[in-house]
Amino acid sequence: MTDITSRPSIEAEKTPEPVSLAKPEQPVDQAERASGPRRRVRIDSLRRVFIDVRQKPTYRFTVRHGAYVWGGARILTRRGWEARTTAVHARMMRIAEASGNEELLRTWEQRAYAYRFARHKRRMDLLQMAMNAPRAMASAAMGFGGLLLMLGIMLAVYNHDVRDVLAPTNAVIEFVGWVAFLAGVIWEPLLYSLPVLALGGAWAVGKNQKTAPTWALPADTGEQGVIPDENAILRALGKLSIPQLNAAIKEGWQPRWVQPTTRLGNGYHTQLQLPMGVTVEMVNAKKNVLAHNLMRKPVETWPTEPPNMPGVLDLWVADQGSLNGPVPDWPLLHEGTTDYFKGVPVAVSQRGEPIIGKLMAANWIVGGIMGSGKTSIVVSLLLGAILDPLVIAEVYVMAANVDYDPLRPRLRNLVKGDDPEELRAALDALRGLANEVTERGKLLEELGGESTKLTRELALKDPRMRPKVVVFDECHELFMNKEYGKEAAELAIRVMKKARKVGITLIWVTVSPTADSIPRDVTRNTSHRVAFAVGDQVANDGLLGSGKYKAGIRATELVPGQDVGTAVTYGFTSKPFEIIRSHYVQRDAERGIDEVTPVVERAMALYEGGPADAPAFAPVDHLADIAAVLGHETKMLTLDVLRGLQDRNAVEYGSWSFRDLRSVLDDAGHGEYKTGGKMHVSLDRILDAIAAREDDLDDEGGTEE
Ligand SMILES: Nc1ncnc2c1ncn2[C@@H]1O[C@H](COP(=O)(O)OP(=O)(O)OP(=O)(O)O)[C@@H](O)[C@H]1O
Repeated sequence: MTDITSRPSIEAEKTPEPVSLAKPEQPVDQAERASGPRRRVRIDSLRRVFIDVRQKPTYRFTVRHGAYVWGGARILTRRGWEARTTAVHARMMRIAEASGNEELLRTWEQRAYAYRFARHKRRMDLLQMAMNAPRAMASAAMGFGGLLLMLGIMLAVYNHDVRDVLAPTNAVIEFVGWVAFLAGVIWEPLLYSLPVLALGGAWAVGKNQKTAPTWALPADTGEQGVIPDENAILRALGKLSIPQLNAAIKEGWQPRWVQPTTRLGNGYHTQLQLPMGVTVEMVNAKKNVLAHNLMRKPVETWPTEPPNMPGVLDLWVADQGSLNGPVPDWPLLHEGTTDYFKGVPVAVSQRGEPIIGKLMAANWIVGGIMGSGKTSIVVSLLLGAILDPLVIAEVYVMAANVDYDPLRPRLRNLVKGDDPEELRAALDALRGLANEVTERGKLLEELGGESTKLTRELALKDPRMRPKVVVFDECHELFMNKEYGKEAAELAIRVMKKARKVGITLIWVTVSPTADSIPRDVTRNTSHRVAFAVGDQVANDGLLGSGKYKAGIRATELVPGQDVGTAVTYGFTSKPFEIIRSHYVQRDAERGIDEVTPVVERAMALYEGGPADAPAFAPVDHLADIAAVLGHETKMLTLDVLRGLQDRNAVEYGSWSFRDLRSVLDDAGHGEYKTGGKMHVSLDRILDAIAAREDDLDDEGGTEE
């Protein structure tokens, strides 16, 4: 058909066609058909030109920098406008109104009112100043002129030359002339460079805020993270595959933003009300997907439910990689002392704020898999504690471990090992503590007056009230021991309940924080809970408290070997949880690094040069003390010996009971010694035991040689 019309045949020319009155259709069709594809071709090629041209570096460079200047100027204008008006207040009020948050709305209304009031006052002050200015300037000029004249007169009198009367005035006029000359020189270049400076400023702001189109931005900005603002959060929530949430979104659910997204530390914080049928727990069950949707690692995404806001999703999203940067040095590494009653620095929060580990009225539990950083944080805590010369520190490690060895000079007790004697020593320590808390409680009543808990003044007043920090590392060994476990658990709970007010801090460290290995009541009564990387939900809740895993407070997110020194904690701040990154006081024998020993040396110097009534730091010799109490008495009632010991060294024996004395006597081979049916201590037997011990020591020395 097309051929016939386009190339009319010779016959057709010869035989005229019958004339038709109908509208010829064919050419119109053809035109339409021809224009369709052609237009499409034109749009395609146009689009291609646009897309292709974007690939050209010069074009992208020009657009990028142009957009920086334009965007920067826009931002600066907006900032200027917002700074001088109530635009921000109005915007925040609109957000608060849209989200139905009346409290926030009222707050912003009040702020807007206060702002307007202050602005009005400022303007009125300015107006007043402008009105008063001529008079003030005139009187200032007159005063200044008079002063110059007076100076001139004094000069003239002094120099006996009347021409000096005007000398100061002339000098000032000359100075003003110079200033005017300088201003004249500078003014012109300044005037010309002003637009360039303004453009540069706008460009810098635009570049900082990345105001260029995405395709024009340099490919390697490393800026792959999204800001988890309201839109991003909604998008991320919508892709969690939670049917109830999806249904709500489909029905047009608009969340109530309890707290719009704001910058908080190294991350962003948002709170929103979830729709009906969707719990925070359900969101938490999909935490990994949520983290992925927000382009974060699970450990950087923290959806929780605030304790007093049921149904509200509190979302804190850390900046990408904010867990990877180095932690600053321990603040007390090179200098400084501490106060037990104020706490010591142990870590920084994920937001970069310092975390102070409380010691007074606090008990700690520290757990995590092997090599996650448990001992290191406890060592920092202990180092901090001993930088207070008042503190008595003891460590019981129920494993072969050299981590605490450098602290030995300043520790009153360092027991290491998991043999029955070491476990017994730890149990004895708990028994001693159980008596000590009672004794201290009584003393507090006597000495404390109004004070319901130990204070520094009281601790200074009475050596029996010195604050004490006791570490039980690998404590599951003790609690799981068939012979001692039950008693240890009972004692631990008893001590912890009373220790708060009397200045005793217990620190439990374990690799296995389960209900079998740590009694529930020990965890329950612990104020500071530190969970480094743990293997599962049981260990997580064993450390942080039951239900924490479901609530999204999970140390299981920490990657072993990668997040060493990072822990999820409870009790450090008023927040439901806190991620901390502990300071690390390094000690690595292989690499010849030892930062611990110098701190211990400082602590020793402090301790020895400390208050006059500080107990002398020497290992206590129980037998020698008993002998000293007996003096020249050949025998003495055990009860009197105990009292004598307590008078002699209150710190050491203040908490001793009859059982402790009995155990020392048994170990020394003193045996039962009764007169008149009452238990006595015999001087001869004690002296024999001391002599035998010294013989043993001599023998040991001989063998070594
Ligand atoms: N805060 C930290 N920063 C950097 N590295 C750390 C930190 N804490 C610990 N480490 C590294 O991890 C190693 C193991 O730490 P640590 O001994 O404290 O772990 P742990 O949990 O007590 O292990 P284990 O249960 O085996 O005793 C340390 O030797 C150190 O190299």
